[in-house]
Formats: sequence, C-alpha cells, structure tokens
Amino acid sequence: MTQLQAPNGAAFLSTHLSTFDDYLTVILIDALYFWIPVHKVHPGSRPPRGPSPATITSLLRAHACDSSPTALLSAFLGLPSIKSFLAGLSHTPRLRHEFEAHARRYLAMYAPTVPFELGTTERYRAVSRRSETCILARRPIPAGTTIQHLSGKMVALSSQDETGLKRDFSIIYSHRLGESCLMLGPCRFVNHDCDPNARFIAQGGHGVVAVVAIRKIEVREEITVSYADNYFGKKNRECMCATCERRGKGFFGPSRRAQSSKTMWELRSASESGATSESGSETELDSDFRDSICSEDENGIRRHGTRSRKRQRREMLELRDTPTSMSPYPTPTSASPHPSLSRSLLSLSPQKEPIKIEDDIRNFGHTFEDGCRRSQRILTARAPVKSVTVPNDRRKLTPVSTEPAKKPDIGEPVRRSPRKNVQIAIAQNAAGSVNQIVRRGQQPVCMIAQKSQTRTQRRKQDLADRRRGLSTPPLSVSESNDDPSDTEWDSDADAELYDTWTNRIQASPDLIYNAFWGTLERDNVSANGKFPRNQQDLSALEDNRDIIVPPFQTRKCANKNCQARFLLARGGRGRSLETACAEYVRRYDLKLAVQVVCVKCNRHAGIYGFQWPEVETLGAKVADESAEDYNHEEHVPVEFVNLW
Ligand SMILES: C[S@@+](CC[C@H](N)C(=O)[O-])C[C@H]1O[C@@H](n2cnc3c(N)ncnc32)[C@H](O)[C@@H]1O
Repeated sequence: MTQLQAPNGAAFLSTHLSTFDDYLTVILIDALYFWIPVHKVHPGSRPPRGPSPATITSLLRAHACDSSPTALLSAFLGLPSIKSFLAGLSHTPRLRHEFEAHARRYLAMYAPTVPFELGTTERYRAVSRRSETCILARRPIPAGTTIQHLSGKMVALSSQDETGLKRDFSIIYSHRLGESCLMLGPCRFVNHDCDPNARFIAQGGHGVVAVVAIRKIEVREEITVSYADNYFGKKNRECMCATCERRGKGFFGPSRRAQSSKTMWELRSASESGATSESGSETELDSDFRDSICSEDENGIRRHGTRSRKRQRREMLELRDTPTSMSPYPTPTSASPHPSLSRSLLSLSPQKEPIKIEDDIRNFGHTFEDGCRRSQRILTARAPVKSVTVPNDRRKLTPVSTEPAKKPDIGEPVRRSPRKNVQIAIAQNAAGSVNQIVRRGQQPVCMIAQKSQTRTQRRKQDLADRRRGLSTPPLSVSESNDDPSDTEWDSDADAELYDTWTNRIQASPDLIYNAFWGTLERDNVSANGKFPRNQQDLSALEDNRDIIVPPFQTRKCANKNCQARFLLARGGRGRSLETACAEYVRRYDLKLAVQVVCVKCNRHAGIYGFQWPEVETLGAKVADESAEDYNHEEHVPVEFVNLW
C-alpha cells in the first residue's frame, strides 16, 4: 500500500483517495458484496488488513436496514482496524474527512432503497480478458432524476500517481480543470455507451460527481454515460457498447478493420508496458462539467503497444468474426483434463454413512450469461431429517409431475449456443467434492469436480488453467423457457467448442446415478414408496423414469435473472427443474438438500438477513418491500468460493 503522508501539493489527494478507494472496495465490495474483485486503482499494492466480512455484515445488518447512514458510518469508523487505518491520517484532518466521505459513498450502496446494484458484464472480455463491473438499475429511474447513492469524486492526479498508476480505468481528463483526474467511488463503475441513459454531473463542487438519468431507465437496464467522443480511439472506433453493437459501429463496425489505428487492447497493453501517444479528448458531458474520460498510460499519455499490432488486430478480428466471437469466453485450446478431474468420477461412490447434515458446504459458482454468478450447494444430511424444522413459508412445494417421462437424457443440451447449451447434474462423491455432470449428445460427461479451495489455491489453479488454455466453462442456464427437445447446436464450431469442454472425462449414466442418488438414504422414504413431502413416486427411481427432486421453491428473488435449471440424473435419464432463484431448494426428507441461490440474493440475505424483494418491474409495483426475514436458525449463509 502507498505510504500515507501529509499533503504537499494540490494533487496530493489523488494518491490518498485512490488508496482509500482500493481499501474500501476490498473491504466493502470484494470481501462481501461482489463475486469478482473489482478493478483497483493500484492493482499491485496490498491494502492493509480491514475488518472481517462478518464484522461489516453485522454492522450493515444493524444499521443499513434502519436507513441510518450516519450511524452506519460512525460504527464503521469505530471499528478497530478502521481506527488504526485512520490513525495514520490523524495529522491530516482533510485526509480523514475525505476518507469518511468516501467510506460514506461506498456504504451508501448498501441502503436497502438503493436504486442500482453492481453487476458484472462480459461485454468487454474480448479486450480486457475478464469480467468487468457495471451498474444495473433496480428500479425504474425517471428521466432527470439524480440516481441516489451513485456518486463519486474526481481528484486531480498527482505527478506521483501519474507515474505510479498502471491502469487507465478511471483516469479522466478534465477540460474544466485542465488536468488529468481520477474518478473514484461507485461512479467509477459506470460504463460508457454511445447512446447513454445517464450522464455525470458535478455536485456541489470539490470534484463530487453524481449521475443523472437523461431518459427513463428501466429495471435491470445498465446505467451508462458517455465518457467522450474519442475515448475509445478516434470517434470511439474501439467502443464495445451495446449501441455500437446494434448499429454495427465502433468495435463492431467495418471501418475498424480499415483504420490502422491503435486498438483499445493496444492502448491497454501499452499502458502496462509503457509506450506513449496523444491524450484526452472532447466530452459529451454538459458544459458545467466538461470532463472527458480518456485512456492514458501511467504518464498520462496514450501509447502504442509493444505487441505486434498486426497480431493484435488479427486476434481481435478473429474474436469478432468467428462464430464463437460472440461468446465472451476465450476458446479453450487444450483438451487436457482439469487437474481436479483426476479424482472426479473415479472416486464417485454412494455415500454410505448418513450421519449429520453437512455444514461444510461445497459451493461453486458459474458466471452466467447475464454476468450473475450463482452458487449451488449440496448439503448431505447425515442425521434424521426430522430434526430440521422447515418454516411454514418453505412448505410450499412445487407440484410434482408423475407423468411418464418425456425422456430427456441426462444433460441433454437445451440451448443453442455453446454457452447455454448445457445442463448440470450435481453430485457429491464420497470425499465430499461436488461434481457437475453435463452431457452433450449421447455421452454424459463430468465437467468439473471441485473441492473447496483456498484463495491461493484457486488463484494457482486459475493461473495453471489459463496457461494450459482452459478457462471458465461456458455455462449458462439462466433462461428457462426452452424446449428441452431443442438440442441443436448453432454451428459445428459451437459444438467443437463445447466438445473441448465436455470431452475431458466421461462417465457412464450409472456412475452419474450413483454419484447423485448414492447419497440418499433410501430407508427414509415413506412406506408407500413415495417421497414424504411431494409424494413423488419412488418407483421412478427403479423404472428409469424422470425423477423430479422436490421441493423446488419457486419464490422469485430480487433478480429477475436468477433462474437456475438443474438436472438430477439417474441412469441416463433425468429431468431438469428450474427455479426462479429459489433461495432454498432443499430435500430434507431425502437427507439431501440442494440449495440453489444466486449470489446476489444470497449476498443480500447475508447482509440484511432478508432477501431484497423483487425489483420493480415495468408497470408492476413491488408487492412487499418489507424485510422478509430469512435470518432464522435455518439460514446458513453461503460461503462463496470463486473457483475461476
Ligand atoms: C470507468 S471504468 C468502468 C467500469 C469498469 N467496467 C470496471 O470494471 O471497473 C472504464 C472501463 O470500462 C470498460 N468500458 C466501459 N465502457 C466501455 C465501452 N463502451 N467499450 C469498451 N470498454 C468499455 C473499459 O475497460 C474502460 O477502461
């Protein structure tokens, strides 16, 4: 972390405020709110240890729901680790004040009434090679409204920072101030669109920035601003916004090929490697606030990359032109098995000793098409299930069909695109590791077998995977209205891409069956051969018929995009079920509980003790905005494990 020193110049704040920003995003976003680490202004530096996520969570629980930001802030500032952080600033009251104001900005994002939320987007992955952050509306925002709690601060860049900052992410050239500035705070997560629905405005001087809707913003719409006309290269020809995509312009336009100019990738890689070029550009912001955000390197100057431009262009065009180009995921180049697979299906065997409900839950998450990361949990109940009390509101079970099977096979692809074309079965092997079982065509395959890993292990794993050309499996099961018989691939290339993923290891349907159903304690099934709660005919197990695992709660969650589809396999047959982000999906009666929860929702549940109510949808009012209490004895907060 940058050493905090007394101010010695007009731009001293940028160094400190950017350090504060990194510190606060680590504590308040990365650690408990989000599922990817957000970009840091000083990516290499290590912020000091902050309060634990549990501590912050309890603070938020205590204060955020009461909408008492001042109480929340003072409780936050009173935490020992924050105090010791602040102790280093005590000789500079202004710094302390700035820290407090900045902390307030980030804490405000937890207000239950906040009209936006952080989301992830894969839109820029082709260039940035990672998921990026975006801001999504949680409610309709009328035109002309200042978006509550979406604020930031612009600070002039110190010369120290100009040389020290490696990222171009939040550097803005302010025409008004005539110098490079850093945009910090929640505002910095707003992406650019050539037809934006919002704009930055200066608020009360001192570089404080807010965002105002310039047209009505619908629920789940991304909130975007226009950075500048020439932010992403001349005339934004490298712009990857949705508008450019729709219009076939910018990154998606034909002229890009002809123009022999720098690509955004070049700019980005250049900024990391250190070459130079011209700077900032005109803005579309209002005249009061004529700042343009421009990509600059650490010297505040744009640069040419050291990579071969020809190669970069070729790679970018390939990304755009090939059928897989629309997939945000890099095409895996190696078919070698994931290391974790070496122990995957080979070790699958029925769980023999149901003793207690497993508390140590293996979680794994997928980044879905909408950028949402969900986690699934399998609890293996090893105690008599009757000891678990199910609250009344959880007793509503989805009616279970006992109709003869339509015979969808295990993992039968139900979507066209390679990213969507997957179904998952969840299994737990004797060692407790979770396996996702997917199938393409006739062959069920196990895609991933994962154990809970430490952060370091995950990073190492991730790095190793990347070196070997593996990356996040292209999963998406977020949509639910597909015809299960739709098994077509978009193209051979899609199928091939998918092959690369799925052919790593194969398992027989029986093995899959054992992997999943082996964990059941069959004697617990009621005497009439039906599952106690849903009366599903147990004979389905024997008849090779579809099996529907109850009870899937279908409560809608805050996020419309939180649908998950699960396939529970048996002997080559199965049936996918879907939930609209049911916060719990449990099968106490079978001593096996499957939880499906969207991390976004779970995050809220973890913080507020309740789930955010459904967002307002077009024309529909929120039915119940009150805190629905999920914070009862049964609530076991999901521990997120980012595996990729
Ligand atoms: C101010 S940040 C916005 C938040 C950012 N997405 C994040 O994850 O922190 C600006 C960065 O977002 C990305 N970005 C935003 N809008 C973009 C667009 N229209 N085209 C390409 N990249 C964009 C670029 O990587 C840019 O450097």
